[in-house]
Amino acid sequence: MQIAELEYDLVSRAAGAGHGVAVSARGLEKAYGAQQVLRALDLDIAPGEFVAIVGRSGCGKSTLLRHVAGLERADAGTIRVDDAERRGLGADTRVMFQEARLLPWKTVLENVGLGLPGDWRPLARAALADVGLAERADDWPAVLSGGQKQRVALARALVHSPRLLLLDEPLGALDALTRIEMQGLIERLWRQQGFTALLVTHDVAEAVTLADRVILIENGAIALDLRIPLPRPRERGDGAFAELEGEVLHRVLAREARES
Ligand SMILES: Nc1ncnc2c1ncn2[C@@H]1O[C@H](COP(=O)(O)OP(=O)(O)OP(=O)(O)O)[C@@H](O)[C@H]1O
Repeated sequence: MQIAELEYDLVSRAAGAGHGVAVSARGLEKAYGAQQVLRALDLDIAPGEFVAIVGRSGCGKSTLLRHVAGLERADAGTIRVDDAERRGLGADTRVMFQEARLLPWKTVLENVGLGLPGDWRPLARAALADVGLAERADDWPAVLSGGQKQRVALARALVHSPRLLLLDEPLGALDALTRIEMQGLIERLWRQQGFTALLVTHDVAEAVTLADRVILIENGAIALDLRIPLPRPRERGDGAFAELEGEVLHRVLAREARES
């Protein structure tokens, strides 16, 4: 590891240390009608860890995320967050979706401050500054680009200092360059704030860029759990990066080839 990378690592880890929750799923089962989506799924996430979930369309990624969020109840099995059983969306948890879901009749600042008690403006301004949009506080959401709207959605999630951030394909609708910028922003804020992150994505390169572990779901269970031991920030052109990306892709595509 280079000295600059090491410093980056130490400084950001120290700043956010001890904030994220541990997540533990045991024997999760979920069916929609006759379709069994999650099958005896077990998953452990360490405090402050960044885990990415990949898998073919319809394999159950978002379903798993909604269960971890507490937005849906499993047919069987449990989810524990810092050892407490999850029942409903916890105050320590925020979710970010593919659409920013901003309220069009409220300004950018008001959107970020939604639900904050008391003197919320300074907090909301600080969160907007963290995502690089301090000067857009008084704008309406309608005049922002897609990437800017997602920045606002990120500020709205992080203003609550969540201990668990769930990201359901949040960059899926963005162009490639904006997407890479947003990945850098999410990584920086995760490292500063130390929350636990669970990201659902179709983009294997995005998963390898951001995650400590990449998890592949097949047949409603975890088919691959791959640690990404690369220093951060990660270089996409790097040989070790390409090798890990290839390993995940190979596994996803092998399955698709068997089924087509
Ligand atoms: N509320 C629901 N009612 C009925 N079926 C559902 C519901 N939610 C999900 N499903 C089904 O469960 C399966 C898994 O859906 P899920 O959204 O978790 O997949 P995914 O892996 O996130 O897919 P994608 O990558 O396409 O977003 C799909 O076949 C979907 O149609």
